[in-house]
Amino acid sequence: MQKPKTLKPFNTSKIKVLLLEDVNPTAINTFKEQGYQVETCAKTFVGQELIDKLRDVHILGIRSKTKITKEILDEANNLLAIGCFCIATEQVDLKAAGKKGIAVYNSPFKNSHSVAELVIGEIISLARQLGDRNREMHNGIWNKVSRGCFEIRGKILGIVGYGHVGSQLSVIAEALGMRVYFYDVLQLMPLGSARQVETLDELLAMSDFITLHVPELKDTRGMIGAREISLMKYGSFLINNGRGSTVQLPALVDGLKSGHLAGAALDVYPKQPTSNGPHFTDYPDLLDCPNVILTPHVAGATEEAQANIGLEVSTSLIQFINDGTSLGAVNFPQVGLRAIREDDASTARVLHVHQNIPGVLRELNKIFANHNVEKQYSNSKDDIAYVMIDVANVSFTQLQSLYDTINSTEANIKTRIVY
Ligand SMILES: NC(=O)C1=CN([C@@H]2O[C@H](COP(=O)(O)OP(=O)(O)OC[C@H]3O[C@@H](n4cnc5c(N)ncnc54)[C@H](O)[C@@H]3O)[C@@H](O)[C@H]2O)C=CC1
Ligand SMILES: O=C(O)C(=O)COP(=O)(O)O
Repeated sequence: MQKPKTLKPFNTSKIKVLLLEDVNPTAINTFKEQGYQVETCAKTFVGQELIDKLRDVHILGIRSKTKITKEILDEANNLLAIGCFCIATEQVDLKAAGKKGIAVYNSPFKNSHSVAELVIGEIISLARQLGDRNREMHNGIWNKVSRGCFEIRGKILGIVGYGHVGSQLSVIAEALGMRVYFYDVLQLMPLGSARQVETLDELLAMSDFITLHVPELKDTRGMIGAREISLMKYGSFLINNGRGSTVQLPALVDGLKSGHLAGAALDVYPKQPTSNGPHFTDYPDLLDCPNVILTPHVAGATEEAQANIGLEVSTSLIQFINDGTSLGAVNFPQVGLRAIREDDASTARVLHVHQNIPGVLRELNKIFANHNVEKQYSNSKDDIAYVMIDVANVSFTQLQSLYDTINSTEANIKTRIVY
């Protein structure tokens, strides 16, 4: 069988990768194996510092903290692709990236199990007041109590958002003897004996534990406030490992201090520090609430999850850079062509992102009229379209002319050639 040809970029120098937020070494190694130049940094950057860092970068890797706005993208003229080495992509202006021909990738579920396991740990810890007992012991206080401490067996777990994390959690919680109910805007198949309820209010009123697994959206911002907390059962618990904006923290503090809620576990906050260190200072009111477990956005932070995410996202990015394949990109028309074979030595692949307006393919076909187009695939998404064209028996000089002509078309956003 013919092997696929290893393609090299025609008009791009050595690919430069910048990985922020401690992206896993699996990604670093995968990029280095391709000969890419990799720079890494454990923290994130904002504003001008980020713009300066991105000047000659082709691939940017981030996690959930780095905000990529239109203003940042407008300055990042060499950027070809962004990898979110996490589930979330709301930290990136996806539309603005698409309009600049920058493909954005993520890892939709490689950390879901880690989050679900942490929630189980939190449910048991809250039910047994482990956070408080642990803190007391560290302060030399022996406080053996059973009042207000419970088994989780037979208790009701209410899951808000039954996606990858919520559904995984559902299965593990049932295995521990919990009764699982969930609320989701979509009608979804309940796993095991779980049941879907019609409204959030219904779920809040019936559950011993409420756990939030919804993304950051207009509808989920501030979703849990004073009204919702008052609907929760007296003595119940709230857990949030989704996004910090979902819970109105002053209302939560009131609920905890009044004793209406018996405890809470939070992994995410409306404002989060951009690097490790003594920076968690925005929420002093939370610190003296009883039975509250606070963690620094680590629900998906396990060796397993990070290694798998590192491999998955770097592989998608490499496919996009080397072959042009955009399958799996969250903001881009999905395009993939079968590989150019090793014996097609003089075949090149033109990768053209353009505005989604009438007449572009007609113009392209004119440009390619005297060439042997082997295969071609075009797709569009909202304002942008992406076409991949394999052209046979093409010389280096002809490639230069094709590149210049396509680049000067009116609808051109970004054109690359690999050969
Ligand atoms: N703390 C951490 O380290 C981590 C946090 N996350 C967060 O958890 C969120 C959930 O992750 P996944 O389960 O993978 O997402 P997902 O997209 O698979 O599931 C989200 C579910 O929420 C539902 N939903 C959306 N809006 C809703 C609303 N207003 N009310 C009820 N349900 C609604 C959706 O229909 C979907 O079923 C992510 O978006 C991310 O923000 C994810 C991984 C790690
Ligand atoms: O995957 C997600 O959406 C998360 O929230 C995890 O983000 P992180 O990679 O820990 O910055």
